[in-house]
Amino acid sequence: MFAARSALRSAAPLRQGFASSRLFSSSSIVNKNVAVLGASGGIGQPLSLLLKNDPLVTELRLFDVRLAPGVAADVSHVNTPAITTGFSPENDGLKKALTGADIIVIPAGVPRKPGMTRDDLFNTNASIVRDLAKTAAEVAPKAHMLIISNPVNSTVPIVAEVYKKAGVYDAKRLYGVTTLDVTRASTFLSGIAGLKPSEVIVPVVGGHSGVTIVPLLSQAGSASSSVSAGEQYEKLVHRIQFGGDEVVKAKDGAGSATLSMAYAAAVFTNSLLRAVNGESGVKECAYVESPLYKDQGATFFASPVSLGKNGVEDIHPIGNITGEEQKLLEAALPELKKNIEKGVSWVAENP
Ligand SMILES: NC(=O)c1ccc[n+]([C@@H]2O[C@H](COP(=O)([O-])OP(=O)(O)OC[C@H]3O[C@@H](n4cnc5c(N)ncnc54)[C@H](O)[C@@H]3O)[C@@H](O)[C@H]2O)c1
Ligand SMILES: O=C(O)C[C@H](O)C(=O)O
Repeated sequence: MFAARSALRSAAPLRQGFASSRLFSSSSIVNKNVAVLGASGGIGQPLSLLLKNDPLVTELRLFDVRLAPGVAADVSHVNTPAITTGFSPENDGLKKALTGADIIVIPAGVPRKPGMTRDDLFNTNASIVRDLAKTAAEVAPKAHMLIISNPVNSTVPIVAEVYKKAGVYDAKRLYGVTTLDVTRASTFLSGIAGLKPSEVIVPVVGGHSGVTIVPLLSQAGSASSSVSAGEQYEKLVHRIQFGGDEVVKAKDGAGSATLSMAYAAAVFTNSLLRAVNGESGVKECAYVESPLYKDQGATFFASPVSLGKNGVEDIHPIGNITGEEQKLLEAALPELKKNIEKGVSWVAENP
């Protein structure tokens, strides 16, 4: 078991600083407290297990409206250092779970069923995320907030508005987790290119739903030449953009991606922990408040960002892109703008 764990940790990324393909890497360990809200769900349970296995997590707080103490009791028997505790809503459980948190990961909310878009989840998940964010703003305003709950394009702006209203907003510490798009792009393209997935890193920019997901296949190093245009290129782009639908369909009414999402969130959390602990050169794609396409109304935008001790240190421009990618970007921006405005205006009407 120990050999397997250290092998996982030592898998090196192909391109310097871009870490989306490795679990787990540790630098010097500083105490870090991670809270998972929605910990008993399809994502929450495997994510909690993966975080318990991350050597950089020293304390793990698991909160859910149901079953969290049971999940925590189970996970706590894994013989890794993270002290694991479960919290229910009773007796101020949410506040207790969040007090002292350095990182808060939120997969709370309902998943899609076949035929639904992520936006169809808005009515249920907007208020779940708003309420969790209100308590986080009160008791753990400096924690890094990682939002998984869909529709991410709208839930992240909702959290930003809640934090602004509470007077504690720090754009550098709020992230929509889009790592699953990067993970899928790597898996699908490496399969076509005949390369190891760990050798194929594809930046995915824009947002996290359908046409707002823009894979920059031209920036995937040597794998790029495997699919540059034509039918195969279009099919691959479509598969990356609608990978979530593929899982929703295959699960046939029982939910959406959970295991791959838990993996992706654990990778992103580990990258952030390493950066917060002082490691330099940590880079991930994430959906953050961004100047890149602000003039077109996309005040939030996913792109490669450098992470540091205080969160987002640098938001990188998307660089040179092809004509096809430019068209994808042009299709993404108006939809993204609409999704962001929906979140912002909803929270103004439903504070
Ligand atoms: N960002 C991404 O790439 C990505 C990928 C997959 C899924 N998702 C989204 O993640 C969310 C969760 O998916 P899932 O499959 O784990 O769903 P799930 O229904 O299996 O689990 C959700 C959990 O949230 C809990 N919950 C509900 N309200 C809560 C509240 N107020 N406080 C705390 N916990 C609460 C539920 O009790 C449940 O345990 C969905 O919105 C889904 O669309 C996002
Ligand atoms: O597709 C979904 O609804 C879940 C998630 O956003 C995904 O990309 O798998």
